[in-house]
Amino acid sequence: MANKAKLEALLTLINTSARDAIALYEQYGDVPAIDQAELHPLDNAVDQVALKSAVRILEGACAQICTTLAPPAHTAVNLVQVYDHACVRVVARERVSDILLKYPKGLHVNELAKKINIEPKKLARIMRLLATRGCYNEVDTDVFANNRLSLILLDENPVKFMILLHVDLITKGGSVFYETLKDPKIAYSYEPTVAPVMYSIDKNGTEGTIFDWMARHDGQREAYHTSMRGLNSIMGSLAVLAHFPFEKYSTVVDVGGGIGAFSLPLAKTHKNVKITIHDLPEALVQTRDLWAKECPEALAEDRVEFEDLNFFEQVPVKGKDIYYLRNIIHDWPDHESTIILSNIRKALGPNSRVLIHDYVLRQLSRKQAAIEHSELGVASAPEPLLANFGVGNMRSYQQDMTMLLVHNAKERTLQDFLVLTTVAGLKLEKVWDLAESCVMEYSAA
Ligand SMILES: C[S@@+](CC[C@H](N)C(=O)[O-])C[C@H]1O[C@@H](n2cnc3c(N)ncnc32)[C@H](O)[C@@H]1O
Repeated sequence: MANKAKLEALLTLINTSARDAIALYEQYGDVPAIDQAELHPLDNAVDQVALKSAVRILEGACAQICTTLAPPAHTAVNLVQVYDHACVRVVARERVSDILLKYPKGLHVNELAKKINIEPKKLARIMRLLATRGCYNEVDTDVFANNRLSLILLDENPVKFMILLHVDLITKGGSVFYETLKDPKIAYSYEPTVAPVMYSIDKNGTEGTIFDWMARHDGQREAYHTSMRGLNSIMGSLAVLAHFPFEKYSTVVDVGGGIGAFSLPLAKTHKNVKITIHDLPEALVQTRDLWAKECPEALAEDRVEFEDLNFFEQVPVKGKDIYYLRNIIHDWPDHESTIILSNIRKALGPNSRVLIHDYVLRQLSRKQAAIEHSELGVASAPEPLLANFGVGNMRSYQQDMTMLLVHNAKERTLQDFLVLTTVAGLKLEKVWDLAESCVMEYSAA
């Protein structure tokens, strides 16, 4: 394709994908506005696969056309001069969205500054940067109000817990990342105990893995598990409830299920299934409390059980229909992942299925992407978008770095998963493409 034709094709992609997104919003009501003060009904929909698919093309095409047309020095500095996370940390830690709830017409930054004890002129600059990103409205000079985006930072929203995890902890790993790659003691190690985040806490790896560290810090552990509920809307993972036929099965084992970020909605939507949540004993304390509060009927009807399990040392409860692992395998390097999957393999009955639900890194080779599309039904990027959807799939690559920073682990390509699962004795049956994440369905080989 000639250069000008590529730009024209990108413009067409922007136009069609934006129109697809608009049509989806219109199915639920009016289209959203950048400054609207409430959430849109589609924001909390369980199945956002169609919207995420449209936005993936829209974000990829917008970024690609900007990078093509802007001077490269402009784009290069855009990559690094990004303080959004530092500003979000301030407003999230100081509960600015919760404070602004009482002031729908806006609050002057001087008043806000008094309430949170931050120098007002500095605070105004932080708020203006965020408002420029579309998070908070500047309704009059130096007067700020909530909007649809800033409402995500309310204390009640579990997404805020994931945001705090990033800005408080994971960025510390980012700040020593280069040093960990050059420190001769650990540079070539994939030990989770010396992952950059753990290195930022203690260079000698004496704190153990992040899970060992959290076991000694109740508040951190509780916030971490709550943040997993945020993943439901961040990744749109609950779409699995609408796409996978859980109604055909009667037992589900949520391996490393945490507080049941997935299983709680499963118990509410699919009353036919009996659920076993397996996790470390310290995680399950919070789980039992939460279920008693949020889904007592599942406890009363004996539809859920909580069983301690260390998935490196023990085999899960045997012979169940579905073994579901959401965001588990990406927490571990290959050696540890193979142990987890081999232990699950030992639990399988002849008709059992294993569902691995994670990001799947897309290929930059168009030839490989075409094979995955034709053989496994994974969506392929329209030309001239980069074959992996470019920036439209950026979060999977950022999340790959998150896994490296936190656990010395990784997100994987389909090829990477096939290598791991073949060693563990699993056979790939189907890939359920949920746009941002995928569910890979396996049987016993
Ligand atoms: C990223 S979270 C995912 C939680 C849940 N699957 C979800 O998607 O919400 C990882 C989970 O693995 C659990 N975990 C870590 N080490 C474990 C182990 N050795 N045995 C069992 N569970 C473990 C953690 O407690 C945590 O709940």
